Amino acid sequence: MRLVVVGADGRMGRMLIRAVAQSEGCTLSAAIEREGSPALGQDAGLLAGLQPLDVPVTDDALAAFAAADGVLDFTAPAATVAFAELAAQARIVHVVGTTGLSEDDFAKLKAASYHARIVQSGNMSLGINLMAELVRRVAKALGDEFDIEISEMHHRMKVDAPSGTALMLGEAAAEGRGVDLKTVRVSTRDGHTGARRPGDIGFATLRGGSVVGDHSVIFAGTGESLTISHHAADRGLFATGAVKAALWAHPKPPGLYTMADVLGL
Ligand SMILES: NC(=O)C1=CN([C@@H]2O[C@H](COP(=O)(O)OP(=O)(O)OC[C@H]3O[C@@H](n4cnc5c(N)ncnc54)[C@H](OP(=O)(O)O)[C@@H]3O)[C@@H](O)[C@H]2O)C=CC1
Ligand SMILES: O=C(O)C1=N[C@H](C(=O)O)C[C@H](O)C1
Repeated sequence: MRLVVVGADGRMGRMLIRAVAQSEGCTLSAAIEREGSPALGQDAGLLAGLQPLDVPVTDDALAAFAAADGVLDFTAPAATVAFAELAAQARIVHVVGTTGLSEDDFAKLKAASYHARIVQSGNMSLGINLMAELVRRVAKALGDEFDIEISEMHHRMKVDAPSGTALMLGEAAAEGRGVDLKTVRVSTRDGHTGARRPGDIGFATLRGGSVVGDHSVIFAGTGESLTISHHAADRGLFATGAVKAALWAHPKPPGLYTMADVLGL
């Protein structure tokens, strides 16, 4: 499978180049960065700390997509929406790891998925996708007398909050309870907030250092609490998951898929 990595010079972009180069069944056909990026012209392998791959970084996404079977995209929301339109035109696989997507962005991905095979997930790891399943089941079993709070910590450079993973876990909890997350989501608390509203799902965001990604879902009852946690030690695991998603989606019909589909959960 010929794969394009967009956002090639990013933290995840460099991991994705390594994952593609080290995975069987795929090759790196292009590496894309935005116009004016200092990475343009550099060899993608060297950029990722590998031997040269003879793939210079370019800003010509249209030509790259036309000559590829799939694209791995961990960039930014506006870029991802534009790449989804190009992936639809080229009828290829689009693996979307980008977080911070708005409802409008999701609607555009849905539209693109009539022609592209899109796999979108706020987290490409096996552990988090399993955790989401557990959270859904625990939320259903425990009911409203247990308050649900979700905490996450990431590195100091992260630009969106709550994390895509925290929102995914929140969606799973809300689904388990049979409610719409939008109606119970509390993402900020400051000052005299009053008592906690029964049924709310709260989010707490921490940022600092080089933390790759820590998530906990706390079910706090009276006299007891249950916490489900995940710790990501290396962002290479997200890249490996993205390559797995691309290979899985290659023979599938156009559609919008999740990592749970890929993992058969
Ligand atoms: N789903 C998952 O499992 C995971 C998701 N993520 C998500 O992936 C995204 C990227 O994270 P991270 O790698 O840390 O961020 P970085 O900022 O390090 O990387 C993003 C890269 O995308 C580039 N980019 C932005 N817009 C364009 C464009 N229009 N064309 C080409 N390149 C573009 C950026 O270039 P420039 O710097 O010039 O803007 C940058 O090189 C985030 O949304 C993050 O939350 C991260 C890890 C795991
Ligand atoms: O920006 C990151 O780094 C990460 N982003 C994803 C998120 O928003 O959940 C996944 C992972 O936790 C790392």
